[in-house]
Amino acid sequence: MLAAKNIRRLIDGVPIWSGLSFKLKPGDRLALRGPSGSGKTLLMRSLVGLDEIDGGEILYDGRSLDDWHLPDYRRRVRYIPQDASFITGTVKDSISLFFRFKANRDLQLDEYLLDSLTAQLQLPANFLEKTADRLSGGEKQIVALIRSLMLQPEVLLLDEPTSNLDESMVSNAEQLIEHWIRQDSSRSLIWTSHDTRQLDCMTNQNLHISNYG
Ligand SMILES: Nc1ncnc2c1ncn2[C@@H]1O[C@H](COP(=O)(O)OP(=O)(O)OP(=O)(O)O)[C@@H](O)[C@H]1O
Repeated sequence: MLAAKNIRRLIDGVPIWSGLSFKLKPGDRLALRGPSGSGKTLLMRSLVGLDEIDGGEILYDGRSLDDWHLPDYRRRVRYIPQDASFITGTVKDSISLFFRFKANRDLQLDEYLLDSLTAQLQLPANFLEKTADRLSGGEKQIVALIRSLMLQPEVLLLDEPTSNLDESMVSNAEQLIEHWIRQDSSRSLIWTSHDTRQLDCMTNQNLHISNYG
């Protein structure tokens, strides 16, 4: 279980959110809602230790984030940013790279899973051979999603994951995430989007951070 206890973040001395607490239990799908600039991305980044908090505590499986080895933690709790970056080389190189990180050495790149994910997304046959640092915004979002799902995470933190995708790819990506969460009852997610239809369909509880400033 991922939990935030009374967390606070200051920007230029002013709280953007404070007194913020929630628990994400297995199976939960939490919509993170709030207007532009309310600190949704900041919160997601804080939940994986990419941004500091100025008070309170973040816990996963009962252990404070400070006590986790961050690469181990980030394999379990995967943050998918709006604009992921990639190494030079092919899309497959960018995906394979994750399996060479020390924290992921006990995982093997599962070619069957990779084929299954690309098929579910209805990607063209040569997609994995594309040059990763020349991908469009939408293609980057797709690769970021595939790369995270390949690590078989326990929690997904999705930051406007389909904002650059066309309508049919939005639907494919939503179905893929739906499939991922239904496969294992211990999985959970936090999703933020300006697409209220998507949040209504894909989540079952709400966290309004605009209330916490
Ligand atoms: N590391 C940082 N240091 C200082 N200010 C920051 C930092 N990161 C974000 N901010 C500021 O915090 C505010 C919230 O940004 P954030 O990106 O979290 O908003 P958001 O709710 O995700 O917005 P949107 O819906 O437009 O994506 C913004 O005003 C931003 O400029």
